[in-house]
Amino acid sequence: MAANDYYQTNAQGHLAIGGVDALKLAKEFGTPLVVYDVQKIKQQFQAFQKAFAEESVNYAISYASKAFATIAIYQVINELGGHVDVVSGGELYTALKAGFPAEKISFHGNNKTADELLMAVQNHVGVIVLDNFYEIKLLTQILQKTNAQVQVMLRLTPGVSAHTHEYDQTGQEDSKFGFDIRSGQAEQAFLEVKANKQMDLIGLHAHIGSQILATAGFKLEVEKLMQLVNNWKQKYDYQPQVLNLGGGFGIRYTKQDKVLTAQTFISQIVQTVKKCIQESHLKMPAIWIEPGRSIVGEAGYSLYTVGARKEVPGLLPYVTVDGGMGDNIRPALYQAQYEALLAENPHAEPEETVRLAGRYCESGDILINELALPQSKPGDVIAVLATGAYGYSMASNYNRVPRPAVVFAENGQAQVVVTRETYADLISHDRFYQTKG
Ligand SMILES: Cc1ncc(COP(=O)(O)O)c(C=O)c1O
Ligand SMILES: N[C@@H](CCCC[NH3+])C(=O)O
Repeated sequence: MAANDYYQTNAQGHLAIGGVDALKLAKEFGTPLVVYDVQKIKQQFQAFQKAFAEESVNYAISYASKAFATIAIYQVINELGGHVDVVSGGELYTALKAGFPAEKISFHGNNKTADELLMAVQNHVGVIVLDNFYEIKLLTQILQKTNAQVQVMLRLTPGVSAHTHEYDQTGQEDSKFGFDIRSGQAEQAFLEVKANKQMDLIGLHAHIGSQILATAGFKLEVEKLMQLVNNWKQKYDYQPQVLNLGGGFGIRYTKQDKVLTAQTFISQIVQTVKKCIQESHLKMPAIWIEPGRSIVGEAGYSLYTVGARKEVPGLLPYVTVDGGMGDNIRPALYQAQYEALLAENPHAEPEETVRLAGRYCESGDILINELALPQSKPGDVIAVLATGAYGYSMASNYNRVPRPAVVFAENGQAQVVVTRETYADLISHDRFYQTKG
């Protein structure tokens, strides 16, 4: 099997995913199809585990399941010994149905409902990450009614935000998430929670952004949080058992993305914590992270079949596939860039530049604006690479197009982990209208 870092080909020269021929996958399961190379998911997760082990610290890797939340992925993360974070009753329900241990689940969200909080308490989730004062009030009422005890963290906005290659020190304060440190909200929340006997404040949390390709923002985040910890130690004799630094580790979508290894991120983070600990004579907390994209992103492939082609003299031709913004909203929503190739011959020399267009009724439904491809024809299978994070999880039924199936490929074998939606599924919640009066 020939390989480069980003995809593999088999003896026929076809794209292979998890050792399975992509053309065979497309034929057997239909397109559009989302395929995960399970080995790649495991390797990514284990790279973080190894990086932490090298630093000899207590740690947890909590997969941010919003990136891709299905029963199968919760099973894989559980097998790997990970934690997960969920941000809704739906993700929590899926994780619990997958048999994920409740005590390793953290519940996030900036507007958790009373029902969701009750569900979390009744199912004994490991940590509820408190996001705002209203939520503290809601949770207080629920704990009184249920006479329960729960571990919590405070989500803080440290005044650091990271935007892909850069970070700034004020942006994050204007955020809908978390308690702001500078204005004193964080301290007020801390005092409220500490006064509540049914809440056990095990740690502090912050998350500075997503698709981050540098370590500077994380270092600054750690310094800000440790400053606060030092302050609370002096004032209140409090030190967190856990410092949860969120996710955001960037991946390679195209060759423009210069990615850092898990080892680089983790060693920089842990070294910065250790430095702050020594300077202020603090206790070393356990370090938790919440990677989403970096666990599943590069492991995912979207397979499409080529259909219509439109030529306009003087402009790039449109090559249209049978999916698009319904299964991957990221190009339309964030101008996200991807690479794609012909599954039959990924190494073939490009012969033209095309627009890879989706099938949805929106001019903005263009998956790739300028894609260098060999000549393609209707029926060819095109694979878009690195679609594993926030692709299927953000999929919709726009235009009443059923959502694709999801397949896990591993050691030369493929299994469906989410079946393709049917037309019957699409109308299963519709009810016939009856004239009234
Ligand atoms: C609190 C929190 N943790 C983790 C993540 C996961 O981020 P990513 O998928 O970029 O690793 C997010 C999303 O940005 C988040 O809001
Ligand atoms: N959905 C976003 C990332 C969201 C991060 C969640 N806090 C993306 O696809 O890039």
